Amino acid sequence: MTQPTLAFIGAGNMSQAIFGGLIQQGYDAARIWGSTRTPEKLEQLKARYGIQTSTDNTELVRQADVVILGVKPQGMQALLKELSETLQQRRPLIISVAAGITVEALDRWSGGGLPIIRSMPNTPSLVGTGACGLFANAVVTAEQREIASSLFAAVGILSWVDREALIDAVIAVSGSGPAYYFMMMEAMIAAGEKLGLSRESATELTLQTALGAARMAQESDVDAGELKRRVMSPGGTTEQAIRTFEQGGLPQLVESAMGRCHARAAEMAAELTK
Ligand SMILES: NC(=O)C1=CN([C@@H]2O[C@H](COP(=O)(O)OP(=O)(O)OC[C@H]3O[C@@H](n4cnc5c(N)ncnc54)[C@H](OP(=O)(O)O)[C@@H]3O)[C@@H](O)[C@H]2O)C=CC1
Ligand SMILES: O=C(O)[C@@H]1CCC=N1
Repeated sequence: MTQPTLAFIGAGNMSQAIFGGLIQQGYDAARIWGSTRTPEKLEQLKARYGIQTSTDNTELVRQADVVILGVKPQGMQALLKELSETLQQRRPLIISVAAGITVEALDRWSGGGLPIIRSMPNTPSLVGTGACGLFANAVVTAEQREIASSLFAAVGILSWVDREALIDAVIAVSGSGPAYYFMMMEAMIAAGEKLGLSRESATELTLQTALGAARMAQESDVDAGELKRRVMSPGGTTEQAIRTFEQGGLPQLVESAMGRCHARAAEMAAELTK
């Protein structure tokens, strides 16, 4: 199958993570278009990835089989107002990555009746280990689902949800999730330094441990709780650390942090999709 031509409108962090990951996996950069409003950013993208670029969003839509909407949620309505006429003429598959922007709003702002997929990817897509949730409207064909699946499968794992509300749960787990782990890494590196390790050594040990724990949990036939228990020798060192996390309320804190993340997605929908 020939690779579809992709237009990333709003080629920022999330878009770059997806097309950077696709190019790493062998996707033809000549079939990838990116836009921003800032010409200098496009020069950098062209030099770094070899993609086609333009500040003219309608030009991108005219080239594209698949249009990926990668702007901030607050900019989506104005963008679709600018593009609705061209989108209605060309009728490409539309994939939004925006948090808090419903399929109903995307449909309304783009003039109605177009195939729209709401996705929630994450930035590790850049290194082929993304995790993405997807929800399609009724206009999307089985073939278009396949196209979206193969794009996101090239940069990680994906999961279709059958209720749009579950995309907000995906945001709380994996869309925003990389930031939680990065924060844990920051804290462990800083604590390792305080215990006498060099920054370089604390960083190397922390990152390898994160990678090792994730890979082991993925490959293991027991759950994360059991793997945790297997590190904890009775009366040993890990037990002291885990007890300290529990006394500090870490599980409850994670639940309320993810609850706030989830609630914010709904608040954004109420604020931005009236
Ligand atoms: N970052 C993440 O981890 C994740 C983000 N998302 C979603 O991805 C979207 C983008 O976030 P992120 O990549 O972090 O943000 P960025 O600010 O990095 O990227 C947005 C890009 O859009 C460009 N842009 C803004 N308006 C327009 C326009 N009208 N036409 C063309 N380009 C435009 C901006 O450049 P310029 O200002 O030069 O135009 C910028 O490069 C959001 O909706 C977010 O919810 C989803 C999952 C994870
Ligand atoms: O913070 C945000 O709103 C976006 C959505 C998921 C990750 N980043």
